Amino acid sequence: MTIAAKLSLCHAPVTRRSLTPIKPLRPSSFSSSTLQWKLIKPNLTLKSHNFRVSASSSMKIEATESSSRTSFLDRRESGFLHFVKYHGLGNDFILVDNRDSSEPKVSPEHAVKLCDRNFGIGADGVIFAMPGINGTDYAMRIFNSDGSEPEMCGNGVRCFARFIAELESLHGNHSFTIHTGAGLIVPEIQDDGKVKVDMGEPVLKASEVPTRLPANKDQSVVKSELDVDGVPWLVTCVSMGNPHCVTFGTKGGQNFQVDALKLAEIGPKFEHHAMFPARTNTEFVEIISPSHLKMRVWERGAGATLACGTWCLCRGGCSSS
Ligand SMILES: N[C@@H](CCC[C@H](N)C(=O)O)C(=O)O
Repeated sequence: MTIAAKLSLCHAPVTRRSLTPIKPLRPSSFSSSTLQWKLIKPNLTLKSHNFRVSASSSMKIEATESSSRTSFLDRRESGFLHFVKYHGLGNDFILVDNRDSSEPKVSPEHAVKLCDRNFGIGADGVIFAMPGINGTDYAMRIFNSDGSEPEMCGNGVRCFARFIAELESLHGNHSFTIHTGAGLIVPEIQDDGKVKVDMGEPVLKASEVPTRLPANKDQSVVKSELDVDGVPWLVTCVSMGNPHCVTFGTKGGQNFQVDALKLAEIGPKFEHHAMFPARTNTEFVEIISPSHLKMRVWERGAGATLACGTWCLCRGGCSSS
């Protein structure tokens, strides 16, 4: 789903972090579709210390026709930063057209405020479509809702690809190159509008995830014990450019049910565990059947979210190990 609106804010200088060199990635993919919506008649202004959000007080929302989708993005009132809201499976993002600058138009501190679900727009993160680096067509940067900057975001990159198609009026099958903190990503927009992304192979080497848990299989951490408040969880550590800790439950535990989990309590204990020097995303997984898993995620820097794209690839890493 896409919601378009506008906001004005004082542009604070943002310190750019250097991105890692582009690494070629090998193929693996996932895809999904998005719906298009447009927020109309902005007439409510929320003021805070240093930014302002305009939105519709009546929240009249109408579906846009694919033929007239560019109208909102064409309106460029000065002093306002335009954004569009997209989601991938409920993992939602504020997308900002940053193609004219290599500095994000929103600082990490502002991103925190914009992502606030009560006092801001509400999102899991803010994504910037930026000029390409090292010969790529575009660069993607993202701030989590806590203002931290992840290397990569699977659902985010799919939203990014649809956003670029919207901005550049691309129709039909298209592919382009995106520089991310996790290397080169090449999404393919298919004829039906779905986005297919080559996200590379999961990395299991402990030092590269990174995790301080001792490797127990081919330099990897596979079904190892992680002590969380005295409870031994069995975890497998994987990187998809960003760190993930996947668990199917505790040692000796039976019938792990993710719905019974107090996610907001246990999630931060994994995220900030001393064994994860770069913090971690954690996926709690219940096996429903050999072909059906149920997963709840606690994302680094964003907390409980409805979905996680990079996890989909971790799943492959965990099952193959
Ligand atoms: N939701 C994402 C992951 C976003 C980044 C994550 N919060 C992190 O800090 O690594 C996805 O779809 O992959």
